[in-house]
This record gives sequence, C-alpha cells and structure tokens, in this order.
Amino acid sequence: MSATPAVSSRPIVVFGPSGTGKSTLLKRLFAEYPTSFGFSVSNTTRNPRAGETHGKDYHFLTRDEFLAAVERKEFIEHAEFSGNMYGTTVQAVKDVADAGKTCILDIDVQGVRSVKDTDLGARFVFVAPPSEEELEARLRGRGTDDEASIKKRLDAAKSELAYGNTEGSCDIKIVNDDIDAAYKKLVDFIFEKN
Ligand SMILES: Nc1ncnc2c1ncn2[C@@H]1O[C@H](COP(=O)(O)OP(=O)(O)OP(=O)(O)O)[C@@H](O)[C@H]1O
Repeated sequence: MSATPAVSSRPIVVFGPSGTGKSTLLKRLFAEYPTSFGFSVSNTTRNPRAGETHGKDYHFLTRDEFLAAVERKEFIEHAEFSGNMYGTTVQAVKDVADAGKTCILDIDVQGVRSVKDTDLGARFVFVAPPSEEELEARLRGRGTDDEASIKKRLDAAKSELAYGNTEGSCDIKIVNDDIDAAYKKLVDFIFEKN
C-alpha cells in the first residue's frame, strides 16, 4: 500500500455542468483518502433537524445574523431555497485547513468567481463532459431529475462550459470521458504529481 501524500492547505475548487461527474469523482477521492479531504460546514437559517449538531452539520444562524454576515462580505456564496438561506463562508473553508485537511469546494461559476476574490489561494478544476449529448445522456441516466429540471441543468451547462473554456478560468480541465482516466488526472493534479 502506498503512503498517503502530504495534505495541502490550499482548497480545491471543482466546478462544471451538472451531470458532468463531479460527485462521482469526489466520492472516489474521499473513499481512497478518507483523512485528507473535507467539505466546509455550511451556514443556514433553517431550523436544525433531530440529530443535527451546530458547527458539525451546519452553522445555524438567525436570519438577522445571516444577513449581517452577508453585509460583512463573509460569504463565498449564498442563496435562498424555499424560504431559508444557505451559504458558505470564507472562514468555514479556512476551518477545514486548520483541521489539517484540504477543503474541497463543489460550487457553481458564480462561486468560483467569488473564491477568486478571496485570500484562500484555491486551485481550480474544471470537469467537462465529453460532449453536450453525453451530458444529457448522463443526466437522464442518473434518473434523479424530471424533464423540467434536466432542461434547466442543460441550459445552465452552456454558460458553465463557456466559462470553463475561458483562458485562465481553471488550473486544469479534466474531460470526464473514461472515469478511471479522469480520476487519475484529478488525483495527480491534487497531489501535484504532474
Ligand atoms: N466517466 C463517466 N462515464 C459515464 N458515466 C459517468 C461518468 N462519470 C459520471 N457518470 C455518471 O453520470 C451521472 C452524473 O454524475 P454526477 O452525479 O457525479 O454529476 P455531478 O457533476 O456531480 O452533478 P451535480 O452537479 O448535479 O451534482 C451519474 O449517473 C454518474 O454515474
């Protein structure tokens, strides 16, 4: 068995259209290196559910606290879903590095732009589909979205692809054609083997 490579404090931002395979790649990464990586703890204004712990599952904030943190520009990204606010702060990402892990951020293009405006020193991975046809096939094959949601995701994919293909948007573009090859590229990039 090979030794686990040294952990970097620089966050890794993974972005790309919905259905391109980000979760699939990250699941494999976390399974292979269970102690090296972490996700940041999100903030939310929704009420805790049974068994959820403040600071572990979420940082639970009142709406006023949340809005004050937005005002202080503490958020990388935030959004409202069914009446509750959710978001990721710069501090939450730094907390992961302070715990000795590399923070992985799986975010959209707006979030990517926002991370670039911080002092996090992140590295950026654009996960691209082999083609738009294959992306559509994967979204359908996943079986988690209805027709309207698939249309919405494919629409959003166009601007995600355009951004990812822009010079300087990422440090590496990984075309997720063959999953094993794509995963190897991801690992080599993360551990700076190339
Ligand atoms: N290289 C690959 N070849 C074929 N199918 C793949 C490949 N990678 C992922 N898939 C499949 O494509 C579908 C979408 O993958 P996944 O859910 O990981 O995408 P995602 O980018 O995380 O999407 P979202 O942003 O919506 O969370 C899944 O059914 C997954 O099993």
